[in-house]
Amino acid sequence: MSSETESSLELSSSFCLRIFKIIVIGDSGVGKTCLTHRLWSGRFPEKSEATIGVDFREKVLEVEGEWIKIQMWDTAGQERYRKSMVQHYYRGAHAIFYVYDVTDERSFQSLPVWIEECRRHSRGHDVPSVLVGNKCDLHGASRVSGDVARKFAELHGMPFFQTSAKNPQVSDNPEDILAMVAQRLKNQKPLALNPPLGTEDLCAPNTEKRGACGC
Ligand SMILES: Nc1nc2c(ncn2[C@@H]2O[C@H](COP(=O)(O)OP(=O)(O)OP(=O)(O)O)[C@@H](O)[C@H]2O)c(=O)[nH]1
Repeated sequence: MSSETESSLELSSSFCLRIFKIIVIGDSGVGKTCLTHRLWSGRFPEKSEATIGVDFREKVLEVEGEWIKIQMWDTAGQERYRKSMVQHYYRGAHAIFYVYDVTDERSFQSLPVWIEECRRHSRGHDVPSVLVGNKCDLHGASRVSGDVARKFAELHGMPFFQTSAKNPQVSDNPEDILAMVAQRLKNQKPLALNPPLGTEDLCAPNTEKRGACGC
């Protein structure tokens, strides 16, 4: 067990933490797994395979003097690996990272489909979202225009970031994006905005974690 996970569990058991579920959504291959890996381990994974179903990670962050727990759900982009899981992804989600690949126009064109899927599953709740263009380190490759993406984000009421899981120095740092989202979630008290059912379901992936949610 990593020291980060250990200290996270210690904090969970000794404090009554608010828990926030963030889901990472987007086409297969845009870099969702690499981004979450970067956020959780500070590294870019050498090998990344298609996600099957969902990968679930959590960590405890201090935001303006309050410890909160962030659960990040790295979802499968491929239809065949996600279809039985879709409603679990969205249930109780407090925030969504919509990710596209800045070198892959199709992944940007798919965004309305992902947004529509979220609307269908979030039962009328307005889930705070951010738009993240990944793979900004790939210079020279044909790119989705940042201006077009920014306008799209504005239209949908989302902050917009361009980043690179591989080389965060060239762009917005993924950790800063997560810090901004965590701060926004903390200040909006989203647990009160979502139905109690969602809060219960945050515990579903791992019964060991149920104690941390029970307060
Ligand atoms: N150059 C570059 N490559 C990246 C970056 N992020 C991811 N990749 C590469 O893109 C490929 C797909 O990355 P994943 O993180 O597995 O993509 P995913 O969106 O999780 O894919 P699914 O699990 O199928 O939904 C891998 O070969 C990664 O090495 C990045 O920031 N820059």
